[in-house]
Amino acid sequence: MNVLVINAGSSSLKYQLYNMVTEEVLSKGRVERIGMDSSILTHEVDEKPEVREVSEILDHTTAIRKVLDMLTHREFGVLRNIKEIRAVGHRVVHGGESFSESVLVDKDVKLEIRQLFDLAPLHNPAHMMGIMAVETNLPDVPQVVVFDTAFHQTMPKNSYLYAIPTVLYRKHKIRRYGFHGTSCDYVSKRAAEFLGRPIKELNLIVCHIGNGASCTAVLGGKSFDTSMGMTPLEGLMMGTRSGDLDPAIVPYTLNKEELTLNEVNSMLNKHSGLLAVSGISSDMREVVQAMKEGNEQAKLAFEMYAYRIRKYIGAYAAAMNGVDAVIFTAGVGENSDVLRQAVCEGLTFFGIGLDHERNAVRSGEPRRISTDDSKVEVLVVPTNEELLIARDTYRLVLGEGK
Ligand SMILES: Nc1ncnc2c1ncn2[C@@H]1O[C@H](COP(=O)(O)OP(=O)(O)O)[C@@H](O)[C@H]1O
Ligand SMILES: CC(=O)OP(=O)(O)O
Ligand SMILES: [Mg+2]
Repeated sequence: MNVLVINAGSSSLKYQLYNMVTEEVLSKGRVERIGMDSSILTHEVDEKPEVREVSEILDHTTAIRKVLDMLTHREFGVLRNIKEIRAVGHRVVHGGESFSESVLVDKDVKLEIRQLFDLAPLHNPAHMMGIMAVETNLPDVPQVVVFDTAFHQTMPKNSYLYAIPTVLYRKHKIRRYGFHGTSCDYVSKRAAEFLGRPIKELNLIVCHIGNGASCTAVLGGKSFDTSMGMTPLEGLMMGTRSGDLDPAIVPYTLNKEELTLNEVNSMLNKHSGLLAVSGISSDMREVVQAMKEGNEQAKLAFEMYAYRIRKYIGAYAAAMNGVDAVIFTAGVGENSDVLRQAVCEGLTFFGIGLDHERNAVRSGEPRRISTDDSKVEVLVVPTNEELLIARDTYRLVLGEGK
């Protein structure tokens, strides 16, 4: 039983094909620059050289078809027939208040996702294109959607409401939703396994630090508070997103710079964060490199980025009245020892002790990076959103699996 997992972005589409009996990844890859000239398809099969194909891929339907062609390719493929794909699971960023768990796609579900386009304009329309493209190419295959927001539906009201007139919540559902929930769910459970303790007893803080970045307080396995808000813009400083700011900056900038609302929105989502402060890149690797070469702006960007993570860890430790483990995950969290060190250095008053040798180890496995006598465990737990999506898809389609 094979499950195809799709994470569709506006101009990209990532995929992983799972054998759900063994939970083995048979193949994975991505299509980039959809709708632009020279789109790139990168396809990987274990222990074989990566395949890179440049062609014109104008839309998501074509992208999915190319992926299916590649998966059944005589030389590079892993399937004899497309019929060997029994189900498709999609990552969907925004599920609003309608979805607190994964669901099979039907007419109503699609309508609901469409109604949330406004709340995740960068993500949800792209996911819908992915769903429609699968429908076109694999019309008889059941599809499941797994929402970033679902895990956070357990947050209490005092975490998710904004202090604005409640009519706005009633009329327009303006509230904190939170994102990266699938990742938080996965790494929290992995962390509990690693620590050999029941998740119900643990207060965890998950720092999902990737392109988008968020901190989540996980109390007894459930989301208690999270830094991203109604949209994935709030909270931590990110690659290109500002994170928290005084909302008064929006009308003020609008006036002073004679910008339109759309331009300010685009500035905060696409031209802020690490990119804006460093003036170099949204990629942490390049910012760290420049900092090491003595670039002052890169150093400032790095320090701001780490400082804000530290502030959220402090806030969530207080929110939960204590913390057992701080967990780093996603692209930056898993790979950047200097960032983890910068975050943890200022948390010694908590009784956090970072073991520098452990912190420097690179590995794809969950690991402890705190000292043996640290009062709070600090862990690196590689995330695997795709595996959770594959498992939910398998469970919903066949009523089996974990
Ligand atoms: N060795 C590394 N050091 C620092 N940052 C890294 C390293 N490897 C990857 N990253 C960062 O991880 C980010 C991507 O994270 P990822 O979780 O894959 O994001 P997304 O899923 O949102 O695309 C990149 O922007 C890059 O800055
Ligand atoms: C919700 C979100 O920010 O997702 P990503 O990190 O994939 O951009
Ligand atoms: Mg991600």
